[in-house]
Amino acid sequence: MRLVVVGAGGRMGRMLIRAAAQAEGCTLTGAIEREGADVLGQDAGVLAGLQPLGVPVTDDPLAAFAATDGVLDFTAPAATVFYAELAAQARIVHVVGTTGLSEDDLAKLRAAAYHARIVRSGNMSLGVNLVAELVRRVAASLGADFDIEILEMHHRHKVDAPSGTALLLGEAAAAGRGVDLAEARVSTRDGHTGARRPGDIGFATLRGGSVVGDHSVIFAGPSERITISHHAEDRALFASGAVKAALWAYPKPPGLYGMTDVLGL
Ligand SMILES: NC(=O)C1=CN([C@@H]2O[C@H](COP(=O)(O)OP(=O)(O)OC[C@H]3O[C@@H](n4cnc5c(N)ncnc54)[C@H](OP(=O)(O)O)[C@@H]3O)[C@@H](O)[C@H]2O)C=CC1
Ligand SMILES: O=C(O)C1=N[C@H](C(=O)O)C[C@H](O)C1
Repeated sequence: MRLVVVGAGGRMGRMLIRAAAQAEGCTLTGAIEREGADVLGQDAGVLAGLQPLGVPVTDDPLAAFAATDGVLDFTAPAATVFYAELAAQARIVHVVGTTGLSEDDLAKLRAAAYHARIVRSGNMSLGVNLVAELVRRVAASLGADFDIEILEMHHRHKVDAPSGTALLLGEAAAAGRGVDLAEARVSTRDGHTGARRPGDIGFATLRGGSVVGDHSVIFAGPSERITISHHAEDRALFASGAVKAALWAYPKPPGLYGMTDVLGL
């Protein structure tokens, strides 16, 4: 499968180049950055710490998308919406790891998925998707006297909150409880907040240092507390999940898929 990495110069972009270049059955055919980026013209392999691959970083997604089978995209919401439209025109696979997408952005991805095969997840790791399934089951088993709180910590450069993973885990908890996350969600507490509203699903965000991604879901009951945690130790984890998603989606019909489809969970 031929693959293009967009956002090639980013923290995940470089990991994705390595994963696409090294995965069996894949060839890296393009690496894209935005106009004016200082990595333009560099060899993608060298950028990712590998031997030269003969693939220069360019700002021409149209040419790259016309000569590939799939795109790995961990960039920013506006860029991802733009790339989804191009992937739909080219009828290719679009793997979306970008987080912080709005409802409007998601609607545009759903429209693009009439023609593209899109796999989107706030977290491409097997571990987090297993944890989400566990959270759904625990939430379904426990009564309303267990309060659900989700805590996440990421590196100091992260720009969106709560993380895509925290929201994915919140959706799982809400699904287990049979409630709508949009109604139960509380993402900020400051000042005189009043007592906790029964049924709320709370989110707390920490940012600092180089933390790759830590998440805990806490079920706090009247006299006991259950905590389910996941700690990501290396971004290569997400990149290999993204390549796995691309290979999985390659023979599939157009549609919007998730990592649970890819992993068969
Ligand atoms: N789903 C998952 O498993 C994971 C998701 N993520 C998500 O991936 C995204 C990226 O994370 P990270 O790599 O740390 O962030 P970075 O900021 O390091 O990388 C993003 C890259 O995308 C580039 N970019 C932005 N807009 C465009 C554009 N229009 N065309 C081409 N390139 C563009 C940025 O360029 P510039 O710097 O010039 O803006 C940058 O190089 C985030 O949303 C993050 O939450 C991260 C890890 C795992
Ligand atoms: O920005 C990151 O770094 C990460 N983003 C994803 C998220 O928002 O959950 C996944 C991972 O935790 C790292």
